[in-house]
Amino acid sequence: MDTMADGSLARMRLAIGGIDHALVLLLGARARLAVRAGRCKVRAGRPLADPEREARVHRRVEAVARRIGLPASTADGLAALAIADARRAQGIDPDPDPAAHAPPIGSRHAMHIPHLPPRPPPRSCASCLRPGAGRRCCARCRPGCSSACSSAPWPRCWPRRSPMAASTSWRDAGWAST
Ligand SMILES: O=C(O)C(=O)C[C@]1(C(=O)O)C=C[C@@H](O)C=C1
Repeated sequence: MDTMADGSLARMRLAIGGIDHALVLLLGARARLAVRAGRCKVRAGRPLADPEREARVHRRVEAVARRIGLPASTADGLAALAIADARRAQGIDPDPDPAAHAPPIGSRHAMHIPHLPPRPPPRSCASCLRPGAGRRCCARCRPGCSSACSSAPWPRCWPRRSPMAASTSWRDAGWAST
């Protein structure tokens, strides 16, 4: 038995495991961005499914794969999975036939995002609550707080609705509250 080779194999497997972990985290981050992109499209009155953009995503990852000597089909397959996830996260059919499934322009469809918890209320921040004022803080009161106001901090701060800060499940899901 070659113990040196065994040691190397173990190290390689550790590194491979790290890459697998990173891939999953990256795919999760991508899906979260896609949810936000979906909300932007709804606000902009655009259809959720964007086949041209999907084609560009495919072309770009294929080009990167070719540059590093990876089969383009591998990158293509990964992009297809990621896009299907994004479409699912946006509440549209993962089937990439856009003509069949694109919701009408202006549809509120994207606001129903099946596998994510609902958007939390803005976070409270004890240190910038005016004593007795019963208000939520905003980004201008304190960096890192929810940005609910755009001009003068106090008058525009949100009225406090509940003593609870952002929902734990949302935080656990790794979402920012803005
Ligand atoms: O770019 C967008 O508009 C997205 O929603 C992201 C994305 C993607 O996963 O790349 C997902 C669905 C669209 O059909 C196009 C692209």
